[in-house]
Amino acid sequence: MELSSKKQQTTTTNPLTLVKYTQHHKSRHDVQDFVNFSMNKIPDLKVRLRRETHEKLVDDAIMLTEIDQCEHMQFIIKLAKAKKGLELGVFTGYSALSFAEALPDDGLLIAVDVNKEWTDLGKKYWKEAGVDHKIQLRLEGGDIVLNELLADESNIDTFDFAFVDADKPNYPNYYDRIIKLLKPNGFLMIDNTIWNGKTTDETLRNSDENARCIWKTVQMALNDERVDVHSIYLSDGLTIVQKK
Ligand SMILES: C[S@@+](CC[C@H](N)C(=O)[O-])C[C@H]1O[C@@H](n2cnc3c(N)ncnc32)[C@H](O)[C@@H]1O
Repeated sequence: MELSSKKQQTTTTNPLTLVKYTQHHKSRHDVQDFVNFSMNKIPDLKVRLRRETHEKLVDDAIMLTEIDQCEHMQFIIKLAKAKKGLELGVFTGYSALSFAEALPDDGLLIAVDVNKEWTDLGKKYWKEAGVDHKIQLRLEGGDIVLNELLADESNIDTFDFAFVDADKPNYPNYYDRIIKLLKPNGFLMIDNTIWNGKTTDETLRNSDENARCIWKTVQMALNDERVDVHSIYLSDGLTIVQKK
């Protein structure tokens, strides 16, 4: 009875999801925490990175890439035996740390961000984790770094993976250049492709530049004969594009 009355009040919620969470008196947030900490093995150092991010950056900490998403991406990178990756959007370095852990000792992650204060916080943890030698931090805009990388032809077709989690309006501008940098079978992971639900609704998309540009990038991938694409409802949405 309680469930059906809640269902009537909450017209925008998928009823199946609502039943799943309310039956067990858990919020989506509780379930996310449970999956992160009771169904994954997260080293104390990575928990401390997140705690310091929350303590120092307060509201901005919402930008942290979710724990289970990083575990998932790390798993794929390990499976692919990747050696060379590119990240646009480092923030306090949680996803970069997860990627670097998955790389071999001579692996390389080019990690790009425009904010020194935020990346300085992450650098301490990269060092403590013993993976700092695998991460080349570039404090420049993604646009500049992509142009520099492509200016050297020896970089083309050499990256095993890329993760884009930076300025959303530039996602469409980044797309083609990243595909050029990927080697065959290399993959691009595009973050936030649900954008809090806004990409799923035309009216919301039209009133939100980020949602519009994210959606445009997903469409570019879906219409691109050079790649295979799949999207999953993990965190705020992850679309993975693999170069053929
Ligand atoms: C959502 S956060 C990244 C979160 C990060 N992946 C993590 O693991 O927590 C987005 C980051 O993109 C960075 N950014 C914004 N504009 C950028 C640009 N033009 N080029 C590179 N990075 C940019 C911001 O400084 C911010 O740190």
